[in-house]
Amino acid sequence: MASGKICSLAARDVRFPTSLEQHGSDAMHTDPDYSAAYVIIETDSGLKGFGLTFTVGRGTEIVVCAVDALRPLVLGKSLQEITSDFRAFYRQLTSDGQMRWLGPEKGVIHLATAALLNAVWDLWARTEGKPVWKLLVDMDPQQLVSCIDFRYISDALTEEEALDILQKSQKDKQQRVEQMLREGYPAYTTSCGWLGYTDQTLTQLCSEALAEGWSAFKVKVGADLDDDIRRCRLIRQMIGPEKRLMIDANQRWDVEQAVAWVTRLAEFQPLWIEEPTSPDDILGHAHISKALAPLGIGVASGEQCHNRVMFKQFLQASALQFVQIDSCRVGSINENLAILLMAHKFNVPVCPHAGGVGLCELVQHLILFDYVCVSTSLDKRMCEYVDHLHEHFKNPTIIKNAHYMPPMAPGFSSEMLESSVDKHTFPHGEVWRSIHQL
Ligand SMILES: C[C@H](O)[C@@H](O)CC(=O)C(=O)O
Ligand SMILES: [Mg+2]
Repeated sequence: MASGKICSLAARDVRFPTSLEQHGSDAMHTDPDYSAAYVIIETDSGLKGFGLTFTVGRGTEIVVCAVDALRPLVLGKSLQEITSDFRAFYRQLTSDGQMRWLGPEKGVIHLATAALLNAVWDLWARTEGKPVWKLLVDMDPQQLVSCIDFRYISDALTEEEALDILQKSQKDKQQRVEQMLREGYPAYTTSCGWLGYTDQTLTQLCSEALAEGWSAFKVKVGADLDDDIRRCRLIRQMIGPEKRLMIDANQRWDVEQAVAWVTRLAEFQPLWIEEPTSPDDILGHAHISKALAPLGIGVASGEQCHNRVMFKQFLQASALQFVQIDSCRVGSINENLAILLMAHKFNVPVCPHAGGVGLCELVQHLILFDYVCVSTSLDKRMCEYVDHLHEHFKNPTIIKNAHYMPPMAPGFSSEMLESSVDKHTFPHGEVWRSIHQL
């Protein structure tokens, strides 16, 4: 691994005006402009790594500042130095004696950590000439475990247990790799169900998705019960009784309100209710889970779950029936490895959050690894897919027959087209200049 020292780090504020057409809208985020704090690192031997974290518009400039604040912890380090003790590097970033006061491991500073570490993983995979999922699949269990910080989770998952899970899942690994290369990883779509879409748009997109072979659909709920009943009825009638329907409230309700509201939607047989209440309310989620279990409805969450410590408690409290990892919210692959392993130990399926900008591109690597090397199961498992903004990536996701096909290009699929970055840089890129003149 001869890649030189990391000698430059640039962070860009890249925003897409998705709110203009209500793409991505939900009960709490009514006008999201899908955005990214986009990070480019470069070594003195000319190699580059690209990483990002996802935001929904205003405030992305704060994440960019936070990336800048982490800069001294990264510059001058070689990839070899980082990856030979990745746990230590993760700790340096997340436990800096002064900066940890801004988190620790939560909020803006953790989003910045995610973007930065995603760039490091991209650089590593490029250096090895492999897509990230294959880099992970080829790593031996000991090396994988050495990337994880077990601080604060060892009461739920010890290093030895993690090693044991990974060692057991080595069996038939190659068969699962071949299966994924042939069939891909199952996906569901949220593209039809944004809250701001009219019934006509919902119907049209849903019938197109059915024609493309989608068999699982997520729809946004939570703002108005009558609207939810009408929209869920519409979509259930279109997809029929067998296909999966999921509903997502994006944290709109109080705990008892969530139970009452979802009970009213139970006739549409949702597989899960996602983010029914505050993402920090572990006991609230446990209460909702218990109340909805007799209706056959699970609770899903994770896209705004701060870190592995929160996931640990959700799992310990039986507060989630579906774990939704996010590639850009927590501390990149290092922390997501811990979450995947804990989910496996607690026997809870992982169904990643994706969509946004770049989230599908990145998280596909993690869920492929999860199948091949951790869960070894596809039961009750699928990865979210949203059909927006892929054209801005150098290696966009490939979906075939509602499955993610494994990416083959070296890296994390995180590199954006330079022209897209330039045009969408906020506030001076061409796209924003023309919007502000309107
Ligand atoms: C603001 C985002 O679009 C959010 O609604 C995404 C989400 O909750 C999901 O995809 O799930
Ligand atoms: Mg969601």
